[in-house]
Amino acid sequence: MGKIFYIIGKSSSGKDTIYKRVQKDASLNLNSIVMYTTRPIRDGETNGVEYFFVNDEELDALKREGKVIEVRAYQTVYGLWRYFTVDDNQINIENNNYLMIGTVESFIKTKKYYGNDLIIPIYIEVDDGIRLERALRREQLQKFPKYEEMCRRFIADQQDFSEEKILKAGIGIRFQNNNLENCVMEVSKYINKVVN
Ligand SMILES: Nc1ncnc2c1ncn2[C@@H]1O[C@H](COP(=O)(O)OP(=O)(O)OP(=O)(O)O)[C@@H](O)[C@H]1O
Ligand SMILES: Nc1nc2c(ncn2[C@@H]2O[C@H](COP(=O)(O)O)[C@@H](O)[C@H]2O)c(=O)[nH]1
Repeated sequence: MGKIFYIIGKSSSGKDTIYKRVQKDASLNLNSIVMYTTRPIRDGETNGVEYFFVNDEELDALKREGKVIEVRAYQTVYGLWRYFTVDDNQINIENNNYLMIGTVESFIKTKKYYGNDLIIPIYIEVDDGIRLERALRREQLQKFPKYEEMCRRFIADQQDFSEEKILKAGIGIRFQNNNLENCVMEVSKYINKVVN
């Protein structure tokens, strides 16, 4: 039976960056699971890579088909954005290991769906000051920077990733993303240890 390694962390903690690096490591042989969102696609993103970018009607249709594993809704500066996981035959857990990204909330719900033993959390942590600097730098590179939304996310994260919630979710080990190379190495080493 395979495992699903679930990367969790606050906004701009480096989840996407680490995900892409770990996923590229052929020795780990991890399959990716693409999640869904109704938020608009950003510069540099590709449909089907970071997310499947869909609209509310498509989400409703998937819900009616009973395929939605978990859905999160956030009242953003630009309106209601939804993020969700779909049971869309991307997973063959009998034979493969997978890599996913999400929040504490989505981790808990996905763990409930697939079972405790299958889902392994990979919690990424960065000092808040450094994280905010990285978030700002990332936003400045966008054609239309969304500073207000960046601030909303930063504030919302303080509650959504509270120590109480992290503990309740059963997240133990944490990986510090101060230095990207070291963090990727530590995460890869951990995945290797769990799998072998
Ligand atoms: N160790 C690091 N040192 C410096 N910059 C980093 C490091 N890790 C990631 N970054 C940069 O920080 C920014 C945020 O990283 P990334 O987009 O991977 O975060 P994220 O957790 O996926 O964020 P979000 O949940 O908001 O999408 C990016 O510009 C990325 O290049
Ligand atoms: N805990 C919270 N998570 C949020 C919020 N708004 C968005 N998100 C989550 O962030 C990731 C990545 O989003 P992206 O738009 O940068 O790709 C995604 O998993 C969302 O669930 C929030 O207010 N609180």
